[in-house]
Amino acid sequence: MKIAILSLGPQLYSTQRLKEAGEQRGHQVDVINTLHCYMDITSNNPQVRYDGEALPKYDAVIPRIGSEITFYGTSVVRQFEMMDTFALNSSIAISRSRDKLRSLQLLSKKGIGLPRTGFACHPDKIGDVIKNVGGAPVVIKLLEGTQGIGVVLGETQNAAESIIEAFMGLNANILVQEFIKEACGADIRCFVVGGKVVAAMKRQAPEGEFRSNLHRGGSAEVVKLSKAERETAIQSAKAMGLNVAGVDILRSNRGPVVMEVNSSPGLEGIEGATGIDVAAAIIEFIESHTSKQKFSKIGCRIQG
Ligand SMILES: Nc1ncnc2c1ncn2[C@@H]1O[C@H](COP(=O)(O)OP(=O)(O)OP(=O)(O)O)[C@@H](O)[C@H]1O
Ligand SMILES: [Mg+2]
Ligand SMILES: [Mg+2]
Repeated sequence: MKIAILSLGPQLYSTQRLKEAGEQRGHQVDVINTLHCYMDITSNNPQVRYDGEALPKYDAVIPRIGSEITFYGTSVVRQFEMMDTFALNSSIAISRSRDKLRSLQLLSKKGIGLPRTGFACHPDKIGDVIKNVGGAPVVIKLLEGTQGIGVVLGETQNAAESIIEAFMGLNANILVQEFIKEACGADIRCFVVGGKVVAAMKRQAPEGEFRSNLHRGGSAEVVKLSKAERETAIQSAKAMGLNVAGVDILRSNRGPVVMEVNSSPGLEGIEGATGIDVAAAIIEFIESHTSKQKFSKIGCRIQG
């Protein structure tokens, strides 16, 4: 198979591991800089161009799209989709998962456990939004933050109101969320590939911090998931339409609640903590998916 990894750096851990795992399994794997791709949008012959030439036809593309390039990155993935290349995560699923509010709305419809969450655009509504999620302390989040940046704890009613007012004054979209205190600064990252949880880790925030992100100094260890947690992770990835997802769960008094579903989850933390070859699991999924696709095409031809 010919596989392309869309990434901003061939030296990044996740990119390297996916390339290695693909090559070990006998595939040709090219790392393509997403921002160097440009598009030829033509009737019947859509192409992705790179350094003055059209890229060859790939069987599959692995999008590693950072939140700083969501718009351009998903446009490039969409162009590959137009060329009938299998995108490991589709452009629409990536866009969907990038927006925390949109994700939570979709998950709520599927009955998946969530921290109670509110969203408003007018300062008039702040009081009721805070009350509705259970009162202070509340977590206030930028809709498109990542690595814990833009996630703030409003410890008292007054502090929460001032923080929300400040964000609103800057025209930033934020959501207000019930603070799951009993999670004690820990969250569970479930790595889902093709409808299965292939690895899971618990991340613990350092002393005095409630955000467990590894980028914020959190530490990771292997964790055994309950049946409910496993099921929640699988259903969340499915609701978002993601084949590969990093589902972040908090252990609340009422069971697992999902904070967010990441569409380009990093491999370094999870492989380091669990020793599981997550990259190989991803390549295996691509193999099984593309062979099924080929099989169904042949089937159609025979029937036709
Ligand atoms: N409602 C909540 N209750 C308790 N802790 C929370 C809550 N929301 C977030 N946290 C903590 O803050 C961290 C960062 O929040 P979140 O994952 O929503 O932000 P992020 O910036 O999108 O991070 P990521 O890099 O995982 O995309 C979480 O990992 C968790 O430890
Ligand atoms: Mg996130
Ligand atoms: Mg997170």
